[in-house]
Amino acid sequence: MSAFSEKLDAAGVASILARVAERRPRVHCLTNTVAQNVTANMLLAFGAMPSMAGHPDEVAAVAAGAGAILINLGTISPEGERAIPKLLAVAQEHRIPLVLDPVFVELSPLRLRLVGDVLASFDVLVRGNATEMAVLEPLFVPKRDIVRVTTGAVDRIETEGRSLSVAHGHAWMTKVTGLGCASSALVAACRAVEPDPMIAAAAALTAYGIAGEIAAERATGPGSFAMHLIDALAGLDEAALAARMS
Ligand SMILES: Nc1ncnc2c1ncn2[C@@H]1O[C@H](COP(=O)(O)OP(=O)(O)O)[C@@H](O)[C@H]1O
Ligand SMILES: Cc1ncsc1CCOP(=O)(O)O
Ligand SMILES: [Mg+2]
Repeated sequence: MSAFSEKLDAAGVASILARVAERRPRVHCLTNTVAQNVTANMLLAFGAMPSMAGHPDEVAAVAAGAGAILINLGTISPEGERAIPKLLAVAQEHRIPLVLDPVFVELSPLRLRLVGDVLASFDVLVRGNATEMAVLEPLFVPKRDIVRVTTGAVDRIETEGRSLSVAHGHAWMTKVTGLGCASSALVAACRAVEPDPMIAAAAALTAYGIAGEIAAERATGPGSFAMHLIDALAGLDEAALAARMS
């Protein structure tokens, strides 16, 4: 069956950003040591609240009140491996949506096993780059209803019978470490306030990509780009979205 291709307009993106700003959802992030800081700052710029606890004996308590949970495998440790089933249980019990970022799953059988564990869980969306998502393709075959988000120059958001694409961003987004990880956290923030995971992912990546375009106009290289990206995300409004989405 061919996928029905949908489109989100500036008003649709702005309404989800307004919900994030109003509700300030907390996104609990079990994420890697490289991307923790930029992820937390990007969530704050977006109007969401980061929490980053990872101790297996407290992670369930901390995540229980979150609006969404992010599991990122980038620097998975034995402690993080023990924390994952606790997060899956708390997500199931409290019906908290999950976002999985399968960083470098192509490099490690441990990561592939952990992805399998997370995919068996309730309401999970997967966001990865093209290499990671290609490796996971066989795992998705029996689970076509999972929302799969493949980022790159054009982001593709897919599930059984539906698809969306987002063609915003700048190549400097690949020259600052952690910006893919941060995109997964922004998807989680939108998912916390938007029940349709496809629309949530499209809104987050449209806003992030347009912030990237604005930042690139202000920056002189990847270092200043990272700083301007946080500022541009924090200053995004419907007029700026509309100007670049037409
Ligand atoms: N060539 C590109 N042009 C514009 N935006 C890009 C490009 N490559 C990646 N992006 C954007 O950068 C962000 C991170 O994506 P990606 O680089 O695929 O993730 P990762 O860092 O996990 O490999 C996404 O928001 C994506 O849209
Ligand atoms: C370099 C690196 N090594 C382990 S996690 C990580 C960060 C990956 O971040 P991103 O996927 O956002 O580029
Ligand atoms: Mg990544």
